[in-house]
Amino acid sequence: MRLLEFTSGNSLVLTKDFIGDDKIPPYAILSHTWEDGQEVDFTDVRGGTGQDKTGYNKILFCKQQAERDGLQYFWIDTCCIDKSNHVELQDAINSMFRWYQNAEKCYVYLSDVLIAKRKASDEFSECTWETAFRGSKWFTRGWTLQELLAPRSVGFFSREGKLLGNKTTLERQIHEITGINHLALRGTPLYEFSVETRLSWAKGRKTTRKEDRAYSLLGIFGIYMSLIYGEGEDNAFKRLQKKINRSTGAPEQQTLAQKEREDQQCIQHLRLTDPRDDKKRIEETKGGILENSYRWVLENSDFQRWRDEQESRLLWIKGDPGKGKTMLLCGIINELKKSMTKANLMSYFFCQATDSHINNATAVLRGLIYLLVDQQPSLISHVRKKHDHAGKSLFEDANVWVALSEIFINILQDPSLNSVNLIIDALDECIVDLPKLLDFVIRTSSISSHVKWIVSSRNCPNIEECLERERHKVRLSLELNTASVSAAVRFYIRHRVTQLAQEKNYSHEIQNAVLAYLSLNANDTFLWVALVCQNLKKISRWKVLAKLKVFPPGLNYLYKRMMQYISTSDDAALCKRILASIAVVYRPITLEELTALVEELKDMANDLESLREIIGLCGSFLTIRNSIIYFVHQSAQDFLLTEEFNTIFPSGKEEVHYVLFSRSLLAISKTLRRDIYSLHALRYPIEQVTHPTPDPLAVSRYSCIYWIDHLYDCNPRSSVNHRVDLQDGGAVDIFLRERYLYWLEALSLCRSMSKGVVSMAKLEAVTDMIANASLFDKLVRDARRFIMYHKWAIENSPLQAYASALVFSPTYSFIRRLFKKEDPKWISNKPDIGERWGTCLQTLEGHSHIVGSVAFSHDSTRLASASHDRVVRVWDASSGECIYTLEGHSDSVSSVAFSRNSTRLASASHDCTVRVWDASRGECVHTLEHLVWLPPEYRPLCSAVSGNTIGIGTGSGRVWIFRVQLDTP
Ligand SMILES: Nc1ncnc2c1ncn2[C@@H]1O[C@H](COP(=O)(O)OP(=O)(O)OP(=O)(O)O)[C@@H](O)[C@H]1O
Repeated sequence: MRLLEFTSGNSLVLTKDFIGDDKIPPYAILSHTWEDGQEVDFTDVRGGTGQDKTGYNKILFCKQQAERDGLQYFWIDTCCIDKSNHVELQDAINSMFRWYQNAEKCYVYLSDVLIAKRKASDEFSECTWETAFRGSKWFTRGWTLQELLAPRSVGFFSREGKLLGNKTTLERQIHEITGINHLALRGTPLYEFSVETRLSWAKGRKTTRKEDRAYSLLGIFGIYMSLIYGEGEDNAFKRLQKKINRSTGAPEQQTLAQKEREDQQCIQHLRLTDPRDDKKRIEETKGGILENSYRWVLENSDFQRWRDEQESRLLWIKGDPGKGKTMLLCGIINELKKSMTKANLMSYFFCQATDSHINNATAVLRGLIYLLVDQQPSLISHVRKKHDHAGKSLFEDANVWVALSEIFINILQDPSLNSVNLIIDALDECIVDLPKLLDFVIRTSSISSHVKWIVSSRNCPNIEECLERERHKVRLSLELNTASVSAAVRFYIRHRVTQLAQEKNYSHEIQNAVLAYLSLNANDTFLWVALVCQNLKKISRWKVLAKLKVFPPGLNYLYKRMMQYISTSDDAALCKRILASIAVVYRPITLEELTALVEELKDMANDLESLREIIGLCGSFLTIRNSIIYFVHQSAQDFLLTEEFNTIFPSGKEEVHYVLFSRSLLAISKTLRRDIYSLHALRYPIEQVTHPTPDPLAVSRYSCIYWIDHLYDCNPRSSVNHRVDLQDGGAVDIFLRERYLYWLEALSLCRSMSKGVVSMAKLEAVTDMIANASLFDKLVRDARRFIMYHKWAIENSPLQAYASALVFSPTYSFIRRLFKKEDPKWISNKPDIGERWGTCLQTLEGHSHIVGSVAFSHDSTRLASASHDRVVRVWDASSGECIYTLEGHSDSVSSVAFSRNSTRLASASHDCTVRVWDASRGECVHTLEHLVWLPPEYRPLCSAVSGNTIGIGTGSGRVWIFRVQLDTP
C-alpha cells in the first residue's frame, strides 16, 4: 500500500510501498466518484503532472482536510495504485476493504452537491443541499458501498469542501437513500447480516466495468478472489457465490442463480394477483384518476393526523356507495409514493366482492406480502422458511390463513424494516373471513409504530363494531366532509362533461345544460355522475336535452330508470333473464358459461362478440372484464335483488334456480365424457393437468360444479314441477346412470372434489325430503357413498374414477354395475370387496403416523384427529376436507377434545403440554406447559373437555383435572 503526502516544497509524492509487516502510519482515505479523463493517476504523481486536471482539486481538498485532522498521509484510489501492474491491482482490490477499514478518517467528496448560496439575495439556498445529497451519484456506484460501510469515521463534504455531516449525523438520510440497515451503518460486523441482505444493498448499483459489480463486494463478504476482467458479470457473480457458500458452509451447488430461481418460484406461487395491476385496471376502467378530485384529502385534518402522529396507526375511510373511496385510495397511494424513500415500504390491496380471487382475507394477505417482498427482496426469506417445506400447497391448503398471518407478522417484525404503509380498499367486499382480516389489522397496527394502516369501507355496522376496538384509530367519514367531497364531485362533473361535449360534439347550450343538471343532482356521488355520463354517451346529441331529465337524482332512482329503459326495449325478456341469472350465480361466470345457462344464448358460445353486445343491452348494470361478467358495482346487484326483485324474478327466485339447474344438467349431460382432457394414463396426477385449448369444459365448468346447488335452492319440495326431475327416469336419475363417473372425473379436473362431496350430501337431502322411496333414492345414496369413499383417489388422479374407484367398490354398488363398461379389463383378478357398502363412509388421508384419538365437534360439523406425527387435523365432517393442520406439539399427540360450544379444541401430547386451539381459526391460543418433564408412564394419554375443565388420563393410571378459560363467551 502506497500513501500520498505533500513535501515541504508542496509537491505531491507517493510513499514507499508498505508490504508484509511494515507499519503503516495513520492516514486518511478519500471516497469519491470518478470523472472521465479528469482524474490524476499513478503516472501523473510519479511524473509530477496532472495539476491541470479537475481531479487535482480533490487531492488538495484531501490534503487540507487531513491536515486539519492532524494526519500527514492520505490515500486515493485514482493515484495510489499502479493499474498497469495486474498483480498489484489484484492485490489492491482484494485489500481495499481493509484499507478503508483501517483509515483514521474517510472523506466522502460529493462533487455534485453544492452548499454555496446561488445568489447572495437567496437566503434559503443554504438549506437546499439535502435534496442534492439524496440524489448524489455517489450513492449509486458499486465501489462506494464498501467505502461507506468499512471505515469507522466517514465525513461527507460538498464540492466546495464544506462538511455536511458524518455517518452518524446523516444516518437517517443514508438509511432512507440506500435502504441499508441502521446497525450496519453503526458498524455492526457485516457477517451478522444475511447474504441476501448484503446482496440487496448492492442491488441497482453500477460500476464502469461489469465484473466490478461482483469484485466490489469481496470485502463485504470477507472473501479473496482472483480478478479475471473479461469473464463477464455472470461468471464473476458465480465465482463470488461459490466463495460465499464455501465461507458460510452452504452447499457448493447452492449457487446464487439457483437461489434466485428458488426465490422466483416462491414469488410465483405467492402471487395471486399483482395489486399494482389491479390498481391500474381500476383506474383505467373508471376512466382515469383525476388529481383534483382526491387531493382534498391531503389537507384533511384526519388524514394529516394519521400521517403525522406516531400513535395514529389506523385510518378508516368510510362512506356510502359510489362516494369515491376506491379512487381516493388510489390517489392516496400515488401521493404517498411521491414522498417515499427507498427505506419506506408501501403495500396495498383492492377487494372486489364479485371476483373470488380478490374477495377473501387470504387473498388480501397474499397480495400485501407479494408487494412487500417485491420492494424488499430480502423479506422473501420469511416466506421461504415455510415455502421450502410445503411448496405451492402453502398457499392453497387449509392452513393458508395461519401460515400467511405468521409470515406477515414476521415480516413486520423484521429488524431491517423502516416504515410500512399498508392499505386495503373495500373491506365490505371481503366476503370470506372478514372478521379474521379485521382482527389481523387491529393486531398488527399495535405491533409497532412504524406499521400504519389505511382501510376503506362502506358504512357497515359490523366493520364499525370491530374497528371500535382499535384505540389508535382515526376515522374519516366522507359524509362528514361534505364541502370537500362536493368540490371534488363538481370538478369530476366538469371534466366528464367536457369530455362528453368533445366526443359528441355538443353545442355550448347542451354542454351547459348537462353540466347544470349533473351539478344539481349528483348529491356528492361520483358513481351517479359516472353512470349518467355512460348513458349519455349512448344518446344522440339532438335527443340529449329531452332525455336529460329522465336521469333522476340518487343512485337507486337512476338504477330504476335504467331498469325501466330495459323493460321497454325489444330485448327486455332476454336482458331480464340475463340479469336474473347473473344475480343468483354463486360466482362470476364467463361469457361462455353464460351460454350454457340462458337458453336463448345456447348457440352463441362461438360468437362472443355478439354476446358482448347483448350484455351491453342490459343498461349499465353489467360489465365484462377478461371475458367474465360482473355487476358494474355492488350497489347495482343490491338494487336488483331488493328494489327490482319482482321485475327480474317474476316467478320467484326459486324458478330462476330451477332454470339454472336444468340448463346446467343439460350442458353437462351433453359435454361430459370419459377422459375429456385426453390424459390417457389412469394415474395421471392432477397437479400436472393443464387446461387444453380449446377447453372442452369451458362452457360447462360452472354448471358442473354448481348444478346441485341450484337444484337445492329451487326448493323442489314445494313445487310439483321441480320434483319430476327427482324420480325414477327423471333428468337427475338419467344423469347419474349415464354420466356419473364422467362427472366425478370433471369435478376432479375442476379441482372441486370436496365441493362434489358436499353437493352429493345436498342431493341426498333433497331426495330424502321428497321421500318417494324409489330406486332413484337408492341410486343417490349409492352415488354419495361412492364419491365419499373414492374422493381421495379421484381427486389426485381424475381417471382413477374408472380404475380403483370401480374395482374397490362393492359388487352390488349401483354405480359399479351401471359403469361396468368402464371397468379396467386388464385387471383379471379383482379384489373381493364384498357385495355391499360396509359401514366405512370415507377415509380421511393426511396423517403420516398412528392416529391415537378422534373427536367430533358437538354440532357434528367437524372432526379432529390427533396423531403420532405430532399434528392435529381438523376435518370438515361433511366433505372430508382437511380444514386445519394444527402444528406445534413436539411429540406425539395423544388426544383431542372439543369444548362444549365447539369454539376451542384441546390437544394433549407426549411433549408434556396441553395446547388449546381456536377451533375456527386453527390458531394455538394457550399452551399449558407446567406439566414439566414426566416419565413416559405419567404422560398424557387421553383427554376430555367439559366447559372450562380438561380431564387428562395418564399412563400411570391417574386422571388429572385442569381448569382453564376455554369457551369464548
Ligand atoms: N378521483 C377520481 N377520478 C376519476 N374518477 C373518479 C374519482 N373518484 C370517483 N370517480 C368515479 O366515481 C366512481 C365511483 O367511485 P369509487 O368506485 O371510488 O366509489 P366507492 O366509494 O369506492 O364505491 P363503493 O364503496 O360503492 O365501491 C368511479 O367509478 C369513477 O368513475
